[in-house]
Amino acid sequence: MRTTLPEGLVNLADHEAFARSVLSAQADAYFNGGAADELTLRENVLAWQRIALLPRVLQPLAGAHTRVELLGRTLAHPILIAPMAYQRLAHPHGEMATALAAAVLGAGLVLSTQASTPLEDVARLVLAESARGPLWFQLYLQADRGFTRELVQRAEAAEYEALVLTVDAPVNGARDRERRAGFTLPPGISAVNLRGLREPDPVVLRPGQSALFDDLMTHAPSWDDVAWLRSITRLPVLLKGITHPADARLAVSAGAAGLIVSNHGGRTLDTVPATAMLLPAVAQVVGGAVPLLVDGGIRRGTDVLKAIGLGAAAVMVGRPILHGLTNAGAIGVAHVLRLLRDELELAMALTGCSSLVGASEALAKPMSSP
Ligand SMILES: Cc1cc2nc3c(=O)[nH]c(=O)nc-3n(C[C@H](O)[C@H](O)[C@H](O)COP(=O)(O)O)c2cc1C
Ligand SMILES: CC(C)CC(=O)C(=O)O
Repeated sequence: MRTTLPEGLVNLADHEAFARSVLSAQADAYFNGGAADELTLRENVLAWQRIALLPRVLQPLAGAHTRVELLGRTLAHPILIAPMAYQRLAHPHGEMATALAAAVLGAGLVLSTQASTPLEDVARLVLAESARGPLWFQLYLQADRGFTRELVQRAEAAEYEALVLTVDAPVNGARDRERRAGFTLPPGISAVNLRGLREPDPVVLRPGQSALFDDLMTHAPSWDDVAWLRSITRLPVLLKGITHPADARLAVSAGAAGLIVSNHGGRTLDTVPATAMLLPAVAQVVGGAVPLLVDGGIRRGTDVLKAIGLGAAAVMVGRPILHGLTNAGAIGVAHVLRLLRDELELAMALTGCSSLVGASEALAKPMSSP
């Protein structure tokens, strides 16, 4: 079990390379793979890289800070950990190590419905840390809505502060890399918070019927379920997986407390544009009515600055957290978070940004001649 930081890791790409050299082929395929030809997976990273920054010099920067406001709280910085299933595949301490690092570093934590650790254990650990960021629970609506309601009640009782309803994955994408590697969960790792869930009996299909459309999709979440979810919980409900501006508008009308612009890290539908490309149009239609978050391909502090500049209130980071976790448990996750925050501060200092409110000023815009 790795608990000390390997030498020589100075950025998130180093963490990724090290993690991929030690992960089993199956876990590597699950964590690092995407859907189909993985175009969206790659574009997510490249699109942030292609956005240029244009510095202002000689700005007053003493006392500058990375603080942001999110759902009525002031956060030390705008970095949250995206919900990711089965973290005990990366490290025996799994979600507990991720949660500890997040809490100590003031990063928000979104726990997956498919976590491999009881949601109550994670909450207890996070809530004990005074410097912690927000603690949210990601919800996959289950076919059994009664079970889903009980899961929501457990999250409320454990003092999660918001629900993040994932809306972009009514079914898994074409995970070619996973299937090639023959990915299955090893014994001892499971979605422990779904224990006791009874899957619906499969429909007996007539010839010509589709297992997807005539069975699985009959339980898929809909806009009515968003209203239902809001009616059974006192927690704010954010929607994760919004990419189309028209859906962003619907989500605001449906009472979403926030939106997460996400293509699921390129793991669901391939060839969806990178989130860096989608964010501006969503920000335009939402017009500040609710906070926007964005995830997908964020690997540098400069990416965080660009995301805020394009209209996000905060960002979520996925795979790099799993890399840190693989490499050194809680210490590795803390290192990834610290690197990202340090890089963000550096990017702000070098673009002349004293607070993230002014992040859009750091983006290079087409220049007209004087
Ligand atoms: C291994 C893995 C498991 C994931 N599990 C979930 C999940 O349970 N629920 C969810 O909403 N998103 C899940 N996601 C998607 C992430 O929340 C996030 O949208 C994505 O990873 C962001 O992209 P990035 O990895 O490039 O940072 C998962 C992603 C990965 C890599
Ligand atoms: C268990 C999976 C549905 C979790 C997930 O969202 C993912 O692997 O991308």
